[in-house]
Amino acid sequence: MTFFRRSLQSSKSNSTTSISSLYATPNSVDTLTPEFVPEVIDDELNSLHFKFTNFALDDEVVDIASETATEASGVATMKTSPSLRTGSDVKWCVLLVGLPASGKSTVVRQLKQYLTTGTKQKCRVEIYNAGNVRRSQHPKRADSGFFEFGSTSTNGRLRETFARDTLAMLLGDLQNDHVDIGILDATNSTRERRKSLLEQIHAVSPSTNIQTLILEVQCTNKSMRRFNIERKAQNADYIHIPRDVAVKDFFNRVQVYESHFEPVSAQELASLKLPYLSMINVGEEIIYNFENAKQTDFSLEDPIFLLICSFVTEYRTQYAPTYLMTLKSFYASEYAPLVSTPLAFAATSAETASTQ
Ligand SMILES: Nc1ncnc2c1ncn2[C@@H]1O[C@H](COP(=O)(O)OP(=O)(O)OP(=O)(O)O)[C@@H](O)[C@H]1O
Ligand SMILES: O=P(O)(O)OC[C@H]1O[C@](O)(CO)[C@@H](O)[C@@H]1O
Repeated sequence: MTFFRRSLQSSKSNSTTSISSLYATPNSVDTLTPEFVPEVIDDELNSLHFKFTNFALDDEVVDIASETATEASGVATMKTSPSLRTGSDVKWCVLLVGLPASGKSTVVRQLKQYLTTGTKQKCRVEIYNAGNVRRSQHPKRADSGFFEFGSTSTNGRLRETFARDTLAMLLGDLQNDHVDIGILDATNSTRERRKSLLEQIHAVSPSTNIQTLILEVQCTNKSMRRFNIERKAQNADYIHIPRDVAVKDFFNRVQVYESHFEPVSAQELASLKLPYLSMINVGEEIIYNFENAKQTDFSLEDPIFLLICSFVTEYRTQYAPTYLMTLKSFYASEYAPLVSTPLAFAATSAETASTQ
């Protein structure tokens, strides 16, 4: 197989997204989208990688020793067709993949808006969030201890059920023509989970023409992840829990997920026959693999598919600057290291919540 990589300059370790360069020139697409020189590389994902390297995070701010950052490695750009979907009976299922606090829910809320406003006939997009289903079906407060993995663990099995129930709602809405694009918002961290979700989709596919795509949202930048976790510690799982306790607990949750997370591989994509898109650090890097879509009736020219691709490629210029400004202001004023004394999670019953 031939692998391609496009890069602007040699990749640095960790993220290179610069807050100041971005917000100093928020409208200057030219300075943010330089020419790339293609080069052939070996890559496990068999993907076209595009890396945008002209922004660098000024400082790495980390106060949890166990935090790790992965080496940045990717590349990319794609052009969309101007034509938009009109009246086709194809439905879409977008399966998210990504660790907790990587930004999945935020990104797909923006994707929903992008798709809704970007289609002439206002295609109907809905997000189905497994965390919300969990909170409604299992109203006990879920501290990090809840997030076990494996078929022998009660909570692990429960989470599989919540994910299946969430997908069932999505598929029901596609089948009943209530929506055109359903997005499954869950971490979908293991190969077994992804395989089982696809089987569930295939079970309804004979009656409904459903195209499925994996969209991964990654956050490998420590400062971004620290900020995201601070925000997650204010969500419905942590009502009335002190900030330090909540942040530490969410870190623990992330670590549990990290230790069980099975990255999407080229082999897996070949076996699932699914197209794959991954956005890393709010668009600093994009990885994609559309190889396997060719073996199916999937059309790479499909206007919805092209819109999703253009959303991902435009993300760093259209959406990232606002986020990076918020990040900068967080570290300038709000950020405080966690207290070092261990604090127990107050396990009280949680309020049922319907939002993240
Ligand atoms: N791209 C982004 N733009 C703006 N804010 C973001 C972005 N990514 C993350 N955040 C911030 O980080 C917080 C956590 O992100 P988000 O809830 O989207 O993560 P998640 O991957 O869906 O987490 P989980 O799997 O735990 O539900 C958000 O509430 C938001 O404040
Ligand atoms: O079952 P999965 O794929 O881990 O995803 C659902 C879980 O992801 C989370 O959003 C992780 O933070 C939880 O709220 C939710 O229960």
